[in-house]
Amino acid sequence: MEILKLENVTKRFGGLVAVNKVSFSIEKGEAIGIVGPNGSGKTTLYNLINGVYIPDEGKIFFEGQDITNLPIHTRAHLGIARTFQIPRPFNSATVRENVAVGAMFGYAKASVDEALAIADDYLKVVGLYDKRDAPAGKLTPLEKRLMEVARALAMKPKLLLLDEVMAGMNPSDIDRLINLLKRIREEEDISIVSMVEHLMHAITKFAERVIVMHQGSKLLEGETIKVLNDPRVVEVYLGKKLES
Ligand SMILES: Nc1ncnc2c1ncn2[C@@H]1O[C@H](COP(=O)(O)OP(=O)(O)OP(=O)(O)O)[C@@H](O)[C@H]1O
Repeated sequence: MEILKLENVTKRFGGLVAVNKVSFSIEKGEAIGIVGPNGSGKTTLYNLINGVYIPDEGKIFFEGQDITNLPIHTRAHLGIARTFQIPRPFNSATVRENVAVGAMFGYAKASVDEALAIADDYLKVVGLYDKRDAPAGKLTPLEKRLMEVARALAMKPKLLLLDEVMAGMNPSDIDRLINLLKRIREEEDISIVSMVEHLMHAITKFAERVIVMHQGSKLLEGETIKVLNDPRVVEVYLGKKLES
């Protein structure tokens, strides 16, 4: 079943076309990687999907419903959650409270007590349960990233958009996070899209399919290994033509 569909979506900033006639679909339960160099339009694409921006042209469908013009909170209630590249937690609130906020405002729409219980569940999942009563501001950058993942999962999303969540992590933390995401995806049948700039080894482990962005357009999409070995993709990343 198709969970998300973009049809010829375009977003301009003045004269700059940040996202140019992009179309793709994501199936329920799929693990997708969105890759592309800096400035290729990945963040803008996320902002279009979760409602930060409304496209200038094109349409976006979620579970068959036209969500093109819906505000962020309505999309969150429908089941779209995202993390941010630079997490901005409520630093003086506890880790547990930060995650509970996700449960209260997401698809789950839980009461305070339910939200705190959901927060505990996901803090266990990401390995932060022991720190649940600490102020979020005291967490390390990596822990803040994991807390973001827990907060997004507490929203009980159907579609989770991860923004550079693995950047700066060491290989064993990346492996741990990927295994965690795989497990959650299978257990809860959610679609996960992960945006990655340079961590190709991480994307090959995580994604079944990748979408490659280049200068605002979709350059290519398909099976991960095949696409990442495509000469056009190598060229985009290396910024030069391959020797033939
Ligand atoms: N709010 C904005 N106003 C003006 N230009 C913008 C805005 N947001 C993005 N852009 C421009 O749109 C283009 C695409 O940017 P975007 O951030 O989507 O790319 P990206 O692939 O996510 O890159 P990065 O990984 O550096 O965030 C860039 O040229 C960027 O400068």
